[in-house]
Amino acid sequence: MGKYVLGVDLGTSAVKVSALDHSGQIVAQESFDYDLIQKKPGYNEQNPEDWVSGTTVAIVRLILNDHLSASDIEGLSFSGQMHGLVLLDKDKKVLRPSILWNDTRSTPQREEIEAKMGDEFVDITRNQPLEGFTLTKLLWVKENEPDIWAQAKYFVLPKDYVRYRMTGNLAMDYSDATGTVLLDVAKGEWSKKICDTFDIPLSMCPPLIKSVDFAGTVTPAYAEFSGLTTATKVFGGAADNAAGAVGAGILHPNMVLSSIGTSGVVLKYEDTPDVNYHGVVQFEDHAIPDKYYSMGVTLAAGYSLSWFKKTFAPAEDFTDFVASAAKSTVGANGLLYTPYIVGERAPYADADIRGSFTGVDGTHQRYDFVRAVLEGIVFSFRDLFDIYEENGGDFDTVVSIGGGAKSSLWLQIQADIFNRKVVSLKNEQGPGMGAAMIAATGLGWFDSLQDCAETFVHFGKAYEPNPENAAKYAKMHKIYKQVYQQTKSISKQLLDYRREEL
Ligand SMILES: Nc1ncnc2c1ncn2[C@@H]1O[C@H](COP(=O)(O)OP(=O)(O)O)[C@@H](O)[C@H]1O
Ligand SMILES: O=C(CO)[C@@H](O)[C@H](O)COP(=O)(O)O
Repeated sequence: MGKYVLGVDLGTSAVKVSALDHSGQIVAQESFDYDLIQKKPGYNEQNPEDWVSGTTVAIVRLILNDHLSASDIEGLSFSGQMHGLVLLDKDKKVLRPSILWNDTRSTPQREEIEAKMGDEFVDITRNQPLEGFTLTKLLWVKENEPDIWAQAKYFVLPKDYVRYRMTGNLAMDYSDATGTVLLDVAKGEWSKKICDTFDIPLSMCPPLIKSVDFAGTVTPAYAEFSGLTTATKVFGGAADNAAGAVGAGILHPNMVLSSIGTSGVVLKYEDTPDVNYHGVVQFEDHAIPDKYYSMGVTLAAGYSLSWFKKTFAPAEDFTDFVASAAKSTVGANGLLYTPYIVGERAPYADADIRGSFTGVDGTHQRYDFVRAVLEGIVFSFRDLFDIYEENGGDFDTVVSIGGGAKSSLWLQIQADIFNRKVVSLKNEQGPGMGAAMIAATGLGWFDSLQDCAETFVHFGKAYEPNPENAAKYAKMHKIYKQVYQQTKSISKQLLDYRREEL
């Protein structure tokens, strides 16, 4: 039997664990779904214990159902949903459910940070202090749950907590640490200035490690729980978008990643930290040491489609449901969807905007609505491409990953709306692949992640833009761009109405 690495992709909708051999072939995959806890508008939480048990069930299934021998699993690493706050007490016990990346309750804390630090904050962290990021969540707990805050001794991010439960060691890798907006990116250390300004003990911030760093071996307790052996080595891992970029081979500035997971991401590899987007798009440390990436995030990308399906076609098969959009036309017979159903992050950093269908006509069929949702998500990505173009971005290839890349119709819609070649991967699991590549590199199977990519990353079908469709979509995108400004005030009034009703 050969030796394997596991890539643990701790997503928002599920954890997916992939086992890969030395040649980068996926030999087995298992996943486990979990839910969001949504107590109020703008609230999104998950229980860290669900991540641990979901990951463990997937590993147990790899061993029992897929007959992977535990002694052949040499190493594992992670791709983790970013920004989620996991608060731990002095014994490293979880104090409250994790407040996730798509939770937008912390607008007052965002405003407080902006008022106290202004541009200096963006200079240190290279990001705005948005509701989605960890610092505003920390301040929300400090101000709203003083009893919990009094017991809080450490904070980590989702995959760091799972890694801690496997190894007993607490740490955070740089690519996820930038997403807390507590990191001084130029110095590569936790920002004392930010911690002091907001009265957060520096001791709450975990030790920093690189993505490919060895983080410990599996503890005897976790070995018993999961069936792994205590010889399996665990490596740091990366933020899901950094891992996705590695797994999709985004290792050159001419390539852009388009990821349709629960969230949507347009991501660009950045060779140096010199480029400054002034926080309009996020700027993060990469999983590759001393490299960076920038990205714009659509909060509800795949989530928009899942919400629409769950609400209007719960019994239907997902693939058939998506495929029904082919019965509609380019531009969904004049129906437009904006995917702001949980607020938005980029290009509009607005927690209070909400989604819309515009142009609803008595002749529209359900398949027009499905098509409008698919297109609206990609129009929001097109907005992000526009930001890159305005900043002189020059790229010719878009690599598409995430659950959305399972649909060839959606991949063609991306090529037509971006008016660029869109390439899929042989396996759409970019983040899981990236996580496995981090383990393989950490183990010394390869000298670097770039070397590993040459063996592990395999592109699938390429989708070329259809000029006629691209022209139609350019017209629709111009109309789409007007919806935000024209619905902003109405959305705010409706959200206030909901908040009063609760
Ligand atoms: N067959 C499919 N065709 C197109 N999109 C799909 C399909 N199955 C799932 N999706 C989309 O993929 C999203 C989940 O993507 P995934 O990358 O697994 O997310 P995450 O990592 O956030 O858990 C879902 O929200 C859904 O909209
Ligand atoms: O908030 C961000 C990135 O800044 C999200 O991309 C999360 O990292 C969650 O990602 P998915 O579950 O959609 O992969």
